[in-house]
Amino acid sequence: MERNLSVIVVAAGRGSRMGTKESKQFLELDGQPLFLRAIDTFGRFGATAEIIVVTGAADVERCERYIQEAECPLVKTVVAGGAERQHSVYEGLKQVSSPWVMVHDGVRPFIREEDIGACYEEMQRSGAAVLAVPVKDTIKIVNDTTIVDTPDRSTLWAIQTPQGFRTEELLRAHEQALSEGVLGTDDSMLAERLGIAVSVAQGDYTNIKITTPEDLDYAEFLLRAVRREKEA
Ligand SMILES: Nc1ccn([C@@H]2O[C@H](COP(=O)(O)OP(=O)(O)OP(=O)(O)O)[C@@H](O)[C@H]2O)c(=O)n1
Ligand SMILES: C[C@](O)(CO)[C@H](O)COP(=O)(O)O
Repeated sequence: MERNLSVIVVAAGRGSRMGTKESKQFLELDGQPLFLRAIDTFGRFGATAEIIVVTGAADVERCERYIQEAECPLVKTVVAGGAERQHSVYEGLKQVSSPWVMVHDGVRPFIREEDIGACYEEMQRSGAAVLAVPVKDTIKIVNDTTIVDTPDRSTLWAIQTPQGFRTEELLRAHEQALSEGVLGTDDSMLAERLGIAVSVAQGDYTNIKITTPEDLDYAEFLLRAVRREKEA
């Protein structure tokens, strides 16, 4: 496999919904800050040429220390992020030197190599792809407390990361959004508004984003399940 992929791992958030004093990306999972787990998995993926880590300005040095201790040879640099996720991704994008780029949340520690592979293949086939899973619940559009619509579930997917693009296209999408004052909750949104077709690649429900305190208990449960699978 050609090493033509740069990976941006964003870990510069404050974790306000988690509510812990320590930013959630630095909370320990399996004896390590949880952002390192995704870095390790991307480091094993065959197309990864370099990994760019984005963290808070005050955390750059300790992040570098963690990475050095864990020996992650593909990490090219650790840079300071911005106020919103989108700004952090843009800071990472400035460091990218490969033709393809994937953006991944540092707080999605259960990303599997096979799912990175599925996203990568779909990205190479179609030009841009995000990992996603079909929604299992019925989703309602609610205004205040009143239900106003029930979208057809067969068209609904819960979007995860990684999200992969041609580097030049994602850069263009970010620069355009920045110049127009548009803030997106993911990178795909910025590409979609430029008319770039983005495909979904089906991932796994275990690729959770650690967002609120109960996700930590679920993460411990998933960790035990992963260990059991490895031992079997
Ligand atoms: N300014 C920001 C905000 C978010 N992120 C990263 O984007 C990912 C997804 O964001 P989210 O879960 O929303 O993290 P936080 O912004 O930390 O959480 P919250 O919204 O609860 O404050 C995380 O890996 C987070 O570190 C980032 O790099 N820079
Ligand atoms: C990018 C993302 O993880 C896809 O689900 C999500 O949109 C991030 O959103 P958040 O508001 O930063 O949690």
